[in-house]
Amino acid sequence: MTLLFKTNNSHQLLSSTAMVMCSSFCPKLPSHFGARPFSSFPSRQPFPLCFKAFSAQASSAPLKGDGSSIRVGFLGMGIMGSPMAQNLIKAGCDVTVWNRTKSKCDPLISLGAQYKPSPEEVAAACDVTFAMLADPESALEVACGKHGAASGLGPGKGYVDVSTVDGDTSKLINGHVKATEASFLEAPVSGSKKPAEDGQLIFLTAGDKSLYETVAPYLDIMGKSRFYLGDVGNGAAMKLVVNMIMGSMMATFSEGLLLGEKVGLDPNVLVEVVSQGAISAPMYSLKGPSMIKSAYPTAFPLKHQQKDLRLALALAESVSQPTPIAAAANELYKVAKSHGLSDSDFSAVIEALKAKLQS
Ligand SMILES: NC(=O)C1=CN([C@@H]2O[C@H](COP(=O)(O)OP(=O)(O)OC[C@H]3O[C@@H](n4cnc5c(N)ncnc54)[C@H](OP(=O)(O)O)[C@@H]3O)[C@@H](O)[C@H]2O)C=CC1
Ligand SMILES: O=CCCC(=O)O
Repeated sequence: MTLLFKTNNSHQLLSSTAMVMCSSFCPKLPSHFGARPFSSFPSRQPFPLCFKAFSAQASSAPLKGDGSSIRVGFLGMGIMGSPMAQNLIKAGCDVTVWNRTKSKCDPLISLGAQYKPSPEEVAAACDVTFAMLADPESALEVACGKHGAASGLGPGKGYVDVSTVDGDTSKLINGHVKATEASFLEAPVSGSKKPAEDGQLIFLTAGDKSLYETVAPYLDIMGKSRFYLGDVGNGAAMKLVVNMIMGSMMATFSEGLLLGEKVGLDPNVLVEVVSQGAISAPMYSLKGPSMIKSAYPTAFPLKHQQKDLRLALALAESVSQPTPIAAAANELYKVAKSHGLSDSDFSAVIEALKAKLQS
């Protein structure tokens, strides 16, 4: 059997012998991937980056028990949704897309996606529908509003919300989805634009376990690992805690860069020193050099980082957990937003410190 292999967005053919060899050291590879009905894929534990395998015969897309294609919907073609949907299409999945601004669907349609003019019609046409929306308001509107996805859902279908929202919003969407007798999974992602392009996201899922198992092959196309965290709300909480840490890290990194510069240190050397020590983080090495040049090409919009801090602070408030560092960081992102930096990368938060110093 010939198999299609994917490493960092490139698809390569591999013989069955090589497949067997690889699967012996890589638990991500089920032994007869292309030959199994979609519903029978096993639940697998999160596993670090390794090869991904897709059946060439089925263009790598999982099939239903009756051998027909699973129809996958994708709502929201922003920075994240677009490359995620693109990876599904490239893996041979039968994908139908929708976005509020229709023109953002055009590149996906060129790649072979179908288009429907509303979330309702996408959900009605598909077996499982993913949604990657900006914030709680848009996630709720697209799922539960007029002509929202819930209107097109029904028994046997699934809705997977991969947006970053708070637990209450996720539970509200869960309720609307369940009222249609469809299944629901929240699955926010860790990882930004490049990991989305490379299929290297980390999924933080919670909700219907059977839907988790059903969509696992798709999560594995778009990501490098997946966590199942139990009840709806736990995925959202995990994501908000992680992004609260990240937002605070970026804020304090910004302070360090500016303080270093003020006392005459070379910021490039500072970034190098940080990268070699215990506080090394990919984020610093990735963003530091462009921050030094006051360049903030958007991967993770600053407005979304501030939204996540706001939601994380509300989560902390709900359990009376003090989070003074995150609260201070949040103020900095709000200052950055007031300086017109909402759509810049979140690393532009450093500008808020410059603006503060100047005023
Ligand atoms: N960028 C990143 O690095 C990461 C982002 N996230 C999270 O993923 C989600 C999406 O992020 P990202 O792709 O960067 O964001 P973008 O701002 O690039 O995209 C947002 C998407 O939401 C849609 N949208 C916004 N408001 C509405 C509305 N009222 N009704 C319908 N659709 C709406 C936009 O449609 P339109 O095109 O019409 O504006 C667009 O498709 C966010 O929750 C973010 O926090 C998670 C991990 C990483
Ligand atoms: O929500 C955005 C997360 C960005 C990242 O994990 O790099």
